[in-house]
Amino acid sequence: MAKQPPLSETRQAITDLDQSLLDMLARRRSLTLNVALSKEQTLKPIRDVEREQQLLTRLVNLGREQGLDAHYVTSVFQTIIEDSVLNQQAFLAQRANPETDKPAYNVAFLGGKGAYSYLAATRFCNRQGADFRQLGCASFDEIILAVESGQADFGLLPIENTSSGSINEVYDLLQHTNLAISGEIRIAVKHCLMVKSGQALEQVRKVYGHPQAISQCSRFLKSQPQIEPVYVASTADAMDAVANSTEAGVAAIGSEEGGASYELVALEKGLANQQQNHSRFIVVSPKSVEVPTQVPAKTTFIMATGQRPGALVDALLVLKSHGINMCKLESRPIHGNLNEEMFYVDVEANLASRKLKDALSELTRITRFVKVLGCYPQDNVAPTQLSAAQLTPAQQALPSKSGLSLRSHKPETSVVELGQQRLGDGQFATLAGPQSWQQAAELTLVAKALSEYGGCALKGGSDLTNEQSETLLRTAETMQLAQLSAIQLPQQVQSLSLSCDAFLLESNQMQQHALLNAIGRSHKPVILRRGPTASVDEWLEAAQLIMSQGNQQVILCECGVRTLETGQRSAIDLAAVAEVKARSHLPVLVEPGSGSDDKALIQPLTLAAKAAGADGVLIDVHPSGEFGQLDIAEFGELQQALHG
Ligand SMILES: O=C(O)C(=O)C[C@]1(C(=O)O)C=C[C@@H](O)C=C1
Repeated sequence: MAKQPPLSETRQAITDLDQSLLDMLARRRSLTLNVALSKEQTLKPIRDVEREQQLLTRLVNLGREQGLDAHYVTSVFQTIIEDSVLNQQAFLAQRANPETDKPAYNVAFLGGKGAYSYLAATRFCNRQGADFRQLGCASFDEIILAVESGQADFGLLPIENTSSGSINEVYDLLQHTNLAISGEIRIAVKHCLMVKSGQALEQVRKVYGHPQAISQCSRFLKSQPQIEPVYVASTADAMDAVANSTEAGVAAIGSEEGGASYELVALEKGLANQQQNHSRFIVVSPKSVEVPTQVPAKTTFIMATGQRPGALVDALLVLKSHGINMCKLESRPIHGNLNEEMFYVDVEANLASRKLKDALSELTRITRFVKVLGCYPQDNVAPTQLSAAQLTPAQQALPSKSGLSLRSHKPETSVVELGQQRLGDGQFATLAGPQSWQQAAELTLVAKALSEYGGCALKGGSDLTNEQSETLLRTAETMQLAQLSAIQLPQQVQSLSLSCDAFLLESNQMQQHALLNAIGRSHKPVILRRGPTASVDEWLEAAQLIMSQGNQQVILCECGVRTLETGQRSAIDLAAVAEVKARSHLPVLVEPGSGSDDKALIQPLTLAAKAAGADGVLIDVHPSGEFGQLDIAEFGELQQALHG
């Protein structure tokens, strides 16, 4: 056997390679600034999605030849392109506003180093190519004052978070300041349990955190009842408290990146209840900025419409009639006027554009008050996606038969038995369960509701511990419900077959051929969720792959497809339900909650799914009713609406 080089030598080679990668990234970045300069002349938009598609497809193919996974290559280059777009935008914006071109910025932000605001301020300065002079403040008022008095060039204020919503105090301050909004920064909030090194989870007794951070990690904290939460004014204070504590067993909730400034390490990562947790910050400055036309712009204005029926609708119709997309609407009370609200509106339009100028002048005629707070570059680059076919290696691709019809193979509808229910025999079925749960009692309550209101199968969430899997099995048995098991790996097929009544596949597993093949060789029904970018053909092809191995008990499940919108959630495709019902003999379910966080939509979507010909629904139910899940009473109402 050839002698291995020493570890230190291999590591040096990796270090050298990483350095070359950085050099190349820097060179690539400077080339993209040349592209920006040429677009400044030609007025071409910065973003060119067609070019990105070509570039990604080529790289995925080249990467594949070198044994690199398509998803890996795509995600690396999506990040590089995002950086390129945001940098080009900042570069052109700075050229349009030469007074902002300074070697260093004094930036006022909440808390101290390590806070999420600090990370956002660092990102803002980096993007502008300026050094960051920190002005940590104790309150939002102090930030505004620092900028108003000229002590700071910019102030950074958090305005919303994807899991805890809008920050009302900041909205209220915007009503009373003459500062302009001149930018926005979005950062991913990745809460970790930060400790001094050498601590174990069992030793932690106290966790410091900002109230919002603590509430965003409620599920983790509930699972660790020995840890007492202690509220502090900012994430930086939380880190500081741990760094300066002489007690053992103390921790802070914060980011790994921020904690590094305090020499803290992440004991647990991914603490937030929601996987996708982002905060948006606005940048305020004494003067407004101009956004070049090539850069996607956002404008924020406030308006008071007066108290008359339909006043807000009339105002919004003005935006519609000028083809302006509103991306945020928030209302806040007006100080000293109990009867009226101030509306905060974000639109995707440049203040210099004809359409927004016209819309604003129309709004001034029909409302009581309109004031523009600022126009600024959008800090949101929706990644360009490749289709499932582009991501699938050609030699392993599922047989592509456009217009695939499984009906021609089996004209009569298949019936799949799930516990006491026969899916596909004309009765509309309800399958339900919590997204996740900690205590057996939570699951029992849902199971009881299912059996009381006529549901047939219980799902228990993914990533269950052994103990939870046993509880799920026992609970389903006691309530005489079929038990659905999430499955991720082909190796799990055999062991799970012994306990569950049906497999539940995640939408991102629709293309996992090894898993589909293994399930195809088993005798358990499988619920095949449609991938978010999968066409109906691809969905049916995945079903056909399972059936080709022998298992005919496939249930299709429509759980939303990606739309052109930049939001996180997808749209339930009811047209596809009708189409697969026509083109296949398989039972079809709809998962109405997976399209939106708004649970008010679950009932109408369920009724619509039934009308579109679905055989049942898969519903998220939890006694707390949190995270877009129905609570027990709401679930009862849904069943009442379905079955009378
Ligand atoms: O080629 C361009 O037009 C660029 O702006 C460069 C680039 C890139 O970084 O590759 C960035 C943004 C565009 O959407 C496409 C490609």
